[in-house]
Amino acid sequence: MSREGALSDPNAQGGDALDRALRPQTFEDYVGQRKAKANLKVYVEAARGRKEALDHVLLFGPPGLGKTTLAQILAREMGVGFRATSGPVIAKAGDLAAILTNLEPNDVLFIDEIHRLPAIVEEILYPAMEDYALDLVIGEGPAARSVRLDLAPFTLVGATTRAGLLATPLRDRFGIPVRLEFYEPEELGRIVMAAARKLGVPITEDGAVEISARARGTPRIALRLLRRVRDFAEAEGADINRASAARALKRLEIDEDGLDALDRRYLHALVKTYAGGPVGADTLAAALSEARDAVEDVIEPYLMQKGYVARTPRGRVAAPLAYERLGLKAPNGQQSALFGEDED
Ligand SMILES: Nc1ncnc2c1ncn2[C@@H]1O[C@H](COP(=O)(O)OP(=O)(O)OP(=O)(O)O)[C@@H](O)[C@H]1O
Ligand SMILES: [Mg+2]
Repeated sequence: MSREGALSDPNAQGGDALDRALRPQTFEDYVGQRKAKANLKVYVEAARGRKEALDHVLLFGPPGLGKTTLAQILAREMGVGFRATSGPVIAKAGDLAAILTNLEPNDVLFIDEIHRLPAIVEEILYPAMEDYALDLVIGEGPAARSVRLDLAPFTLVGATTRAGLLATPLRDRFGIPVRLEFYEPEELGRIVMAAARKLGVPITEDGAVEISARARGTPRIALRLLRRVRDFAEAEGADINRASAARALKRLEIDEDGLDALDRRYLHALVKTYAGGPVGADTLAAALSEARDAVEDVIEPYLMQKGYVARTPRGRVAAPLAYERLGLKAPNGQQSALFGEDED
């Protein structure tokens, strides 16, 4: 497609050709996220019936849960064009204006990492989302005047790993906020089986179960593990079954709960170095030599979901499970009291 131009490839970050080939194309093939999917189906049907653009959709949740995939599916199910870009790529208001004026009626414009849009660009979005209009300033100084340009109706699909980072006026302009949840092992099992079938990889059902149980509730991780396990199985001249998968996962240092070496380093730092907390995210990130964003977006959501760690107003606190995982005894009383506090 020649009109891609300045637009970034939505698959560029964290994906590869294989991921693209495995990407589900329809609601039908998109496993799990039942609640979100059921609602979106209704909204898509209704918008199609009225021949209108679907209301703006905000997809939020940890990396690899299927936000980009779902955005593409929405366009396909609407039967409209799909344009993709991402927050950090759009530097100037003019960049976004150029994209918006090139949309066909009812197209989906996907903005990944929308929390990283520069503020001046974000302001262009407000009238665009609300009134399908662009307010442009032409000229400079006293001669400057503003003109209003009409846009074709469109659907903005924004994706972010953290909705909390969005400015309230932006967040409020999305009529359809959708939180993606971690997947059940059974759902990941179906994703792994489907991918193995597409790849022509021989796998048994319990081999898929073994992989999905350790995939941190995340399709992208499940698919990555499938590829690594396949490598080991091929090297052994074996199919992927429960035993060969378990051996491979052991070599990848992924434990029964799906925690990898980085997760264990995190727990170790929290429990040992900082005595179970509370400790701030910046401090922990520095101790791990990781970016704070990576700690908050990639490591913590799953550890919190599984009950290893809690976020409190004063910082991260290790839950008894974290001690257990490290083979330590939780200090009595104090820990569980702290653990009860609010998450942010
Ligand atoms: N519900 C699903 N059913 C089947 N496969 C899925 C599903 N969700 C995601 N996948 C697969 O998982 C991979 C990651 O999905 P995707 O790129 O959409 O995640 P993402 O939420 O956009 O991640 P990021 O936040 O890093 O951009 C893709 O290869 C996709 O094929
Ligand atoms: Mg994505």
